[in-house]
Amino acid sequence: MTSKDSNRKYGNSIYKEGLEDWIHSELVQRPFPWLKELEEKALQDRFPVLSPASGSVLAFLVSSWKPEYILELGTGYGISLFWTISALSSFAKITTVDREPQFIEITKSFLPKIGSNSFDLEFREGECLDILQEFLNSPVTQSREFLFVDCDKIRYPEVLEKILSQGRDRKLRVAFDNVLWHGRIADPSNQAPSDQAVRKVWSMIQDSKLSYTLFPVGDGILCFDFSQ
Ligand SMILES: C[S@@+](CC[C@H](N)C(=O)[O-])C[C@H]1O[C@@H](n2cnc3c(N)ncnc32)[C@H](O)[C@@H]1O
Repeated sequence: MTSKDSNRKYGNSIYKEGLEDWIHSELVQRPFPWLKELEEKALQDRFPVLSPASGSVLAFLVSSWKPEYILELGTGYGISLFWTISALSSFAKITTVDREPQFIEITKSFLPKIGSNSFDLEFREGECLDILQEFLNSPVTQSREFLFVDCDKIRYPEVLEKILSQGRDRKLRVAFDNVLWHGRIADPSNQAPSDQAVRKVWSMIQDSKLSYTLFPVGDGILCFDFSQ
């Protein structure tokens, strides 16, 4: 669908040239002023991180769920982690996973700026699917848990499959970033493995009959809950 078509269908689109940058610079309130410095570094390094508007949605999803345990798949530069931490109102344990130690080090270098100890943070260097499996094998309790998925898109169907088949007994909120995949999934001629993987996530979630919410912010956040 072209943007002209979508304008006709939905009226004024929010996706106007330059509007998202303006929202990020003028409207989104960063929880820590130094977050802009880290965003700038990611931009210079051409490293993909959570957009500021998506960060504020992620923070809302965390604060409204009040998790006691958080697992993040894809630490990257720590932008999503810092938004998550900013949303904690009580003590939580957090595990964040990345297979690349140099990204974990970048994130760790910004951590002292937070100056709070209302969380217990563990960095795990490893494969997301393995650490997700460890989490899903852990005993089911009454604790509220939150899972943020921002790893390789080609892993998304396997990640979702595990969550749907093994996570349903938990009090778990799940959020996946990049579910619009830069709009690529709307064009059937895009058939890269990552395009196919993100489309598969959509068909799996729709087949599951779970109720879900798409936040069409940044590159798209998909959220659903299991709450026993
Ligand atoms: C999009 S970046 C994450 C950005 C991060 N959430 C942020 O806002 O700064 C994806 C990260 O996931 C890591 N990653 C991708 N696939 C992975 C996998 N299968 N296991 C572990 N880490 C993975 C990459 O090394 C990269 O740092």
